[in-house]
Amino acid sequence: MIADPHTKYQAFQSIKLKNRQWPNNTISKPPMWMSTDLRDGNQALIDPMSIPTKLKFFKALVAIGFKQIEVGFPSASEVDFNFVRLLIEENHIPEDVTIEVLVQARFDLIEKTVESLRGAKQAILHMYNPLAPTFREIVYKTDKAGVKKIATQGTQWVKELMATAPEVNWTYQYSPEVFSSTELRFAKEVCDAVVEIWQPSADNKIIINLPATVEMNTPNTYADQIEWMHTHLKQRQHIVLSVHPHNDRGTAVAAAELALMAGADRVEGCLFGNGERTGNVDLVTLAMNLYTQGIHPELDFSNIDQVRKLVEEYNQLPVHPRHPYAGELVFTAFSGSHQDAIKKGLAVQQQDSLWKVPYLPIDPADLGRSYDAVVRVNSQSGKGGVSFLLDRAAGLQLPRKLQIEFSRTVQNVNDKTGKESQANAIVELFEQEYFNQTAPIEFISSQISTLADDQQSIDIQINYQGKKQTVNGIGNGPIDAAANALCKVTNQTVEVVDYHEHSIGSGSGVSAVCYIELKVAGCSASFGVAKDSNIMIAAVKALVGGVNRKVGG
Ligand SMILES: CC(=O)SCCNC(=O)CCNC(=O)[C@H](O)C(C)(C)COP(=O)(O)OP(=O)(O)OC[C@H]1O[C@@H](n2cnc3c(N)ncnc32)[C@H](O)[C@@H]1OP(=O)(O)O
Ligand SMILES: CC(C)C(=O)C(=O)O
Repeated sequence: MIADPHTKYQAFQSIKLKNRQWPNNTISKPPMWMSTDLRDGNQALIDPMSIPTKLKFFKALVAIGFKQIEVGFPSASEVDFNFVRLLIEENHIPEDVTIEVLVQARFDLIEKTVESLRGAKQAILHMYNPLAPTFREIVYKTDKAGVKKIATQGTQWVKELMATAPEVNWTYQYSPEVFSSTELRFAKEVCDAVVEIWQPSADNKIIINLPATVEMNTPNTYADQIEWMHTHLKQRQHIVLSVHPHNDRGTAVAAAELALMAGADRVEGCLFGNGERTGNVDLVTLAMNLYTQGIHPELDFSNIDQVRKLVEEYNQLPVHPRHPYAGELVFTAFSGSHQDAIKKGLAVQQQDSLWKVPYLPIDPADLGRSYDAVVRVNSQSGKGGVSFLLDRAAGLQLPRKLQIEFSRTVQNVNDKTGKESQANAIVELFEQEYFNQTAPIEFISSQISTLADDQQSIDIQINYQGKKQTVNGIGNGPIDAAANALCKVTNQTVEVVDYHEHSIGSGSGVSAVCYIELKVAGCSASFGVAKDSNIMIAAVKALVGGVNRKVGG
């Protein structure tokens, strides 16, 4: 990097917009969507797609709900030409879907493009030419009049050549390429001239597409450019105003959203933001951003993982794990405070009511994602995450103090390994720590009876110090009685501090889980946990397990 970047790079001039309206506007409906995955996306791939791949991608786009799909550049390659022919001749285009193709403003290329579309029911022919100063000076070595002439002459050719295929219901789209760095008044002058030649009507609107071919400035500037065109273009009522943001500065989504607030009707982009350089605007993010504002985008991403996998296969490019809405990790919390809030949020979230789960801007289920990945546990995690996973993986609903106690055990493991603990490993650790506590006292069976004074008497059969024996205890209730019996075995005081239970499973497989917090010999309290089909036996086993954890090796 150089010390004085201003000697090499010039800041973009802001737009002097009088009476700027867009900051006060909100987006209240979805735009017309146009997927250019098969054209702009395809032209940016290491290996462009084959015809079979293009066909599969086309069908996936139709299934998502796209009504306008740019399918290629038929004058550029045989693959694209043949693909357009295949779509038409094999009847792959649904009645309500319009295919679009791109062409430069060159007679022979337009001729070939019209040729490719013969027999289509409807089609959008999209012609572009660059207008920006650098292109005039460096690429075309001409002036404003020169590039304007390319646009108007090209439009004239399009009109004449389209007339040779009257069976097609034609729409014309014109893009002043590199609009983002073209002088606004000049962009308007050329677009007005194109519109004048085309003569659109209310029934046959022209699409004027204003691309940020290279994203040059902050999204508010693009919005200013769009609002200026929206309010100054002639015959605006006969124009579908379209935007085509690229993502060079990483703000294409914001640019598209502000452009819609500024008057655009239509957005061109690609799934997951594929496209030239840093990509086209990501239509998935745009659509789901609308959805989270309560507006259905009219695109269906209810199985986002499947869409992601298909697009990764077709493009041969991975989608980043943190990609909005679709990335593998975007609904996953590792950190303790996030897990705690998510767990509490999910616990109180009612079906069919407003979504209020902290840290999750959208219900993963709406995208076909499960809650299983929402919480993952590593050394950054806390009790909320650990208990969330134990509940989801094993149905164990730990009382708060046990959550704190057990999360320390998990934390110790994670600190040592430096790795994530999977849910099944956490369940195993829990079982080892609480369910497998059979030494030094091994529980065999127990019987309870009620004495004349309403006291409870319990006989517990155990294996202790290599001998089977029965110990008896009496108390106010069965747990108190069992604690007293265990005092006799260990010669230590066993005091029950707290007791929780819940059922687990259903039908004939139902069992009870008991969590008993106890103090042995006045030491600090800790837990015993056990599971059994008989709730009393579960309680006695929990007590025995808890004592073993204190007096065992
Ligand atoms: C921003 C975008 O994404 S625009 C779309 C870009 N996509 C593509 O280019 C993919 C498909 N393109 C191609 O395969 C080729 O460019 C083709 C087949 C269309 C044309 O190939 P070629 O005839 O070899 O021309 P090439 O691509 O080098 O284009 C450069 C020539 O076309 C002219 N040209 C470029 N764009 C345009 C345009 N939109 N309108 C008119 N002329 C144009 C240039 O001025 C240059 O002319 P010159 O040779 O007289 O100097
Ligand atoms: C052809 C145009 C719309 C384009 O792809 C661009 O400018 O990025």
